[in-house]
Amino acid sequence: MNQLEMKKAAAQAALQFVKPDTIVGVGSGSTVNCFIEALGSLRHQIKGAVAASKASEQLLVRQGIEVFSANDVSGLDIYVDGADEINPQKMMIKGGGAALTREKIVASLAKNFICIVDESKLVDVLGSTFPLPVEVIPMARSQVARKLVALGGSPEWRENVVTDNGNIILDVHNFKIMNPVEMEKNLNNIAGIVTNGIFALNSAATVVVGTAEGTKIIR
Ligand SMILES: O=C(CO)[C@H](O)[C@H](O)COP(=O)(O)O
Repeated sequence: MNQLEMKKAAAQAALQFVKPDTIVGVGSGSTVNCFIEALGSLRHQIKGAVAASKASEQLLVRQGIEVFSANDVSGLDIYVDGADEINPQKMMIKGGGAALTREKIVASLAKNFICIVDESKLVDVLGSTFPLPVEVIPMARSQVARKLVALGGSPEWRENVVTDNGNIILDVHNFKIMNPVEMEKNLNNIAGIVTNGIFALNSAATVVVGTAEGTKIIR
């Protein structure tokens, strides 16, 4: 199985967590694109979806799934999204697609975060393979970058990328994230940072992993 097949298998297996007559929280990225395609087969059984990016919203509409605003719902049963890295405690780094802030907002509406990944995303320590994305207000770019350097990181401006919220992304290299909960809180206290890509305060409830040997579910 190649990586895309593993993503597709994880996305397909995640359908088992979708309950009838509910609104499903949907993240973004290539694995989620596979999930949205699979979710199309349940379009008549669900009420609709809340999307974490404009790109996902368009794909949901194309599948004939009604899209609700996060402002229109008071809670969601599940939120399904991919990750750039996930550790054994089901904490994640996200934001490779620059949608981290809206992903955190929609995820926080849901009772359960169902994370769908291929096996390449499993790590022991967050920050091992993937730089940490941080969404920053444009006018604060330089001062936030200096603060990230002072914390031991090497921030790199993701040029030509503007988030759905009109902000920029700094990808922070060389952070070994030994205490994800503390780091998530501390980074969010820096003026100018909108969100950082550590999802530790609200970690995943279930991980669906596409592997070469088949799909595994970690609860
Ligand atoms: O956080 C994300 C987007 O902001 C994605 O979930 C993450 O980048 C994983 O992407 P993919 O499924 O394409 O590997």
